[in-house]
Amino acid sequence: MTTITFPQGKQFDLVAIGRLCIDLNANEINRPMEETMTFTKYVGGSPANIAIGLANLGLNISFIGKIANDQMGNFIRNYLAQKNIDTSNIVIDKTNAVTGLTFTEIKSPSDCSILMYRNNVADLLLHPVEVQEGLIANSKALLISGTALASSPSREAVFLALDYAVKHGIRIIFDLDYRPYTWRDEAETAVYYNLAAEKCDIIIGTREEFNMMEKVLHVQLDDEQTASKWFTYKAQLVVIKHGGDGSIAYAKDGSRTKSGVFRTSVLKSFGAGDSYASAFIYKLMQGETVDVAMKYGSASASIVIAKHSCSDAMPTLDELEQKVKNGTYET
Ligand SMILES: Nc1ncnc2c1ncn2[C@@H]1O[C@H](COP(=O)(O)OP(=O)(O)O)[C@@H](O)[C@H]1O
Ligand SMILES: O=C(O)C[C@@H](O)[C@H](O)C(=O)COP(=O)(O)O
Repeated sequence: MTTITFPQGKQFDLVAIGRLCIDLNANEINRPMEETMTFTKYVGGSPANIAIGLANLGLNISFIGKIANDQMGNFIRNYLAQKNIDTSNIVIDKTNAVTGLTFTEIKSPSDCSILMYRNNVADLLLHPVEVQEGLIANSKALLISGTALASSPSREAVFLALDYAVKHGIRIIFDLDYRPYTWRDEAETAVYYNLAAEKCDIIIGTREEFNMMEKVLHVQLDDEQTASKWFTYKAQLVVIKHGGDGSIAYAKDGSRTKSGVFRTSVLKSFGAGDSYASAFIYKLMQGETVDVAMKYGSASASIVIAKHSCSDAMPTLDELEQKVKNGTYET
């Protein structure tokens, strides 16, 4: 039964780096974006959602990022502070950059899409000199998201954060979080994703995201081959997600764990990955085995996809325990 160890005696359980954005989720569901008239505003951005999920479960979380110097930026910072997330390394942009927006379209529970407004966004302007080494040194784990690698200077900020994490011996978790928006082309994307993944202990992504990273090398790997490749670098654990079919985790010790899913009444499909990651990481950090962590990840996803928001819908520990106890886990 595989477990992952984390350094102890640190101020923060985890520090996340990357985008802090706004989700505008369609209120009128089961219709295309063209016919959607009203949206509800939530804090969004994959690493923000995961950080919020972890904070809800009771972990001590910090965030490294950059926000716009306006009401949207204030909204994001206030929301995180209200969730007891440390905002001391959330830098305010001084260049009139804006907050990234994600409009969501909910045509049906299984037919959802997102539309991102990502021009001149503050999150991609985080500069390497703004990343506080002390914060990373004082955390058990660093969470990075692939989207922050899309352009400079945020790309270099993430690579420096990775170097600090390696220097201080903390665990590095990479949620691939590939969004084609703001990337120039797939080859460039794959090059930077592969460079970052070489430094990470835990890599979490969908099969499609790993395919994107492998396509540039003109190879097509199956799940086991993908995981084996990363074990030749630093990875201890590679999790490959397959939507409603669950996920598979490969560990460097040779174990392979397949998760089930908690069937639920799906409202929208997005948010599954972020909620899965937060409960999965939480349980790993509690010293639980990979199969237990995957079960809690699946339970968390089933709660969030049944609700309207991603960040606001992240479960409390009590809700999560109830789901695991009373839900139907199909393996
Ligand atoms: N239709 C669904 N019903 C129940 N659980 C789901 C469903 N879709 C996804 N999940 C859960 O969420 C996890 C992550 O979903 P996935 O769609 O693979 O990630 P992402 O949102 O990053 O694309 C899955 O492994 C599964 O546990
Ligand atoms: O990551 C974003 O900027 C958008 C998210 O906040 C959004 O809610 C979403 O798409 C979540 O994605 P998923 O968890 O990978 O399904």
